[in-house]
Amino acid sequence: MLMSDIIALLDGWTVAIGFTVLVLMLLVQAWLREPANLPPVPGRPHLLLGHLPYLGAKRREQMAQWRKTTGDVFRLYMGRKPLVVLCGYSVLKEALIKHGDLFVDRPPGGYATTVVQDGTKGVLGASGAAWREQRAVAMSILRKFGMGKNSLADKIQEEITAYLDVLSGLCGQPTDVKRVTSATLSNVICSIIVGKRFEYDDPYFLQFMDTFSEQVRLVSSTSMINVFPWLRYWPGDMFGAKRFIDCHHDLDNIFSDPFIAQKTKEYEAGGDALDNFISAYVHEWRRKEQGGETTTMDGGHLRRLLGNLFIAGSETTATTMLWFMLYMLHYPHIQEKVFAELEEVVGHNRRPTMQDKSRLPYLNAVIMETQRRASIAPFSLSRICTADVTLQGYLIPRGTRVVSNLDSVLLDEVTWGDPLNFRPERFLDNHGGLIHPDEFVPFSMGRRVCLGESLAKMELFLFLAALVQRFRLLPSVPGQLPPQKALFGVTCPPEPFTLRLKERSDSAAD
Ligand code: HEM
Repeated sequence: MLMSDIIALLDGWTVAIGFTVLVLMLLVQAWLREPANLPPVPGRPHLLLGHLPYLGAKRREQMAQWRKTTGDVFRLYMGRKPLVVLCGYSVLKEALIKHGDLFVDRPPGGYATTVVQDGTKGVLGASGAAWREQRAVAMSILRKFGMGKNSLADKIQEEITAYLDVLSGLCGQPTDVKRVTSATLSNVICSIIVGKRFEYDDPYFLQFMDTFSEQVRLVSSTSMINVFPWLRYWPGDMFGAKRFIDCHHDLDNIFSDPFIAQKTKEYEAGGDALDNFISAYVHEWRRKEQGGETTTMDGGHLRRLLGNLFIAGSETTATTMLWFMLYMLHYPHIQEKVFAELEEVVGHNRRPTMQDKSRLPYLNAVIMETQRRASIAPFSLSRICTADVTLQGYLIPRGTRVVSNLDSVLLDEVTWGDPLNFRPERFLDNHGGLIHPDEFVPFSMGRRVCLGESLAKMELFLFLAALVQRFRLLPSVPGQLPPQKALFGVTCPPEPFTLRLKERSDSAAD
């Protein structure tokens, strides 16, 4: 049958409807068509799951591979949701510094921020004007407490004394020190927030630590719900979504709310020394209110800020310390060189202080190399692009979720030459002086760079100097080294391992 015969069989209405449908289809297709210069998509995304099936245990290696095959800017799909990955120092600098204002907000609607009370308040998950003010207030309080100066260093030293006592009590027996290391770093945050530390065996502190560790663990398992929000209604609690909310409420109920109430009362009664974060925040809030200033400061922001300081400020530093210990087991000659420098500069009759820092370049280089090689926050925290931006010739449309691939900078072959080797000398010049390459970015970059960077650097220096000064770090079984393998989570700690900490003053053979 000829085409003209078929058309002759159709009545006028059928032809008109068919024609309209065709035009509509063409219009929808044109509307859905992507602009030509979007970043390339590596691999073949699954129709429903996108790139998720590729992002299993080896996601860091997979990202490095995609960078090699696709370039420094590429697009992935988490389910059906697009995500742009930025790699390499110059791209990150262009986005986070040159176009810093456009990449400063966090993506809205994440599970952890939407299901809990005041989830988008505080700093970590906040955006816009509220984020700006809360971050400025938090920074100024921490600075007043002496980030980089003595008062905060004194609190850390008090905590180090307790930590070293616990380690000494292990009597050189093989032990996994993860729990006590996390507890000690959480205690530093407690000292900042409420002005006092807790004993490690205090049942209240133990309950707090258990709930907090569980919540940190659940942050990763609930990440699937960010991709498929309907999973939160799945029967049972396969993704830990319900337990996550319970932990969150427990932490507010046992820690944040009672301490906020107590410290506010003490402040209002005029008897508070403003030596803790809560009172300092309330003081600033009242000052702004009484001065008639418009402010976002309120109890909800304060509550979330406390949670943010714990979640961002304890596991990160504890994880870095664990990597340092693991590297010291693997590279005993580096450990002995750190000790020799400490012996020469500090001796063994007093604890290293912040005043010694600039005179211990090798120790500083080893800490930097630990942070670089371990790259504990490989994909940082996501941002959202708030206007159309062109990066490296690619359009990043407004509203796109963006990942800063810090691994791609810290482990870049072009920058470091041998990025997988642990070689602290890369941070020293020919005269043994410390150098600070721009590409050393474990705390991220730009306006949203880690708020606790100075505190973390101080903690790492004081804790690790004291550790090596007092103990020799040895493998549990001589000659058997734990693997240098990372787990994947909010931060990437090493796989659990044990070690022996032998007092250097003990001259008995190892
Ligand atoms: C070795 C230790 C640490 C590392 C490697 C680290 C790393 C990071 C990274 C990569 C970010 C994401 C920045 C971005 O969005 O691009 C961040 C944010 C943040 N960090 Fe840290 N951090 C450490 C310690 C701390 C400490 C001790 C504190 C406590 C005061 C802290 C508080 C924060 C906060 C509140 C944010 C969110 C900042 C914002 O959204 O404006 N961090 N950190």
